[in-house]
Amino acid sequence: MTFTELELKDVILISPNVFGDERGFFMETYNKAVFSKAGLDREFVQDNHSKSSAGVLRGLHFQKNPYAQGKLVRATKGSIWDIVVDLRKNSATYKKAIKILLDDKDKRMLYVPEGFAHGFISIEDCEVQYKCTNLYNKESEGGIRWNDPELGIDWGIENPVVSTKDQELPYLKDIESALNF
Ligand SMILES: Cc1cn([C@H]2C[C@H](O)[C@@H](COP(=O)(O)OP(=O)(O)O[C@H]3O[C@H](C)C(=O)[C@H](O)[C@H]3O)O2)c(=O)[nH]c1=O
Repeated sequence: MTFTELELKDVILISPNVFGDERGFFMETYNKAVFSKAGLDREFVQDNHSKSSAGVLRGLHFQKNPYAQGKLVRATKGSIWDIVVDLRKNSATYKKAIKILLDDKDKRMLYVPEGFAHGFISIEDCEVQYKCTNLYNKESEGGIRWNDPELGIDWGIENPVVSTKDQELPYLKDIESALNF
């Protein structure tokens, strides 16, 4: 299992050891000792699983403190462009967004710490599973409009399918003063 920090500090791309044989494959998707040795000594308290058709866009979401969530994200079926936006005001990469391909072939995982907005778009029909470091708290839900011109994210797919709730998310400029990551 290898851990690589990406251009957004503390965002970690994880490549698991995949053991293939004539039956299929086996891989560890989380190992407390291995993660801790790599500096990812986090406790996950909730596991999520969503299914999306090709072209579906979920995000950009975060939970406000004290319910901010770190997430360990992977695509267990199909492929996604995973998008992460740094919302930590003191970060050198504040407001910077990055796009990472996650799919069921490379089986890479992405650790997104608290203080980031997260979303993904389905390149093909997909299922995404992700562990969280904090529990869901509906009252703490926050988000940013997927096509916020200030972020200028290239989602890679035209005319995505976006929920009404996500279509109505605010622009970053309208919530920036309230951010406290
Ligand atoms: C997130 C969540 C949702 N729900 C309920 C609330 C709604 O009735 C239903 C669908 O929720 P929502 O439309 O917010 O699901 P997504 O659009 O996939 O939201 C997720 O999308 C992006 C990619 C994320 O990173 C977040 O983990 C999460 O916000 O599940 C729960 O019961 N528990 C939960 O933890």
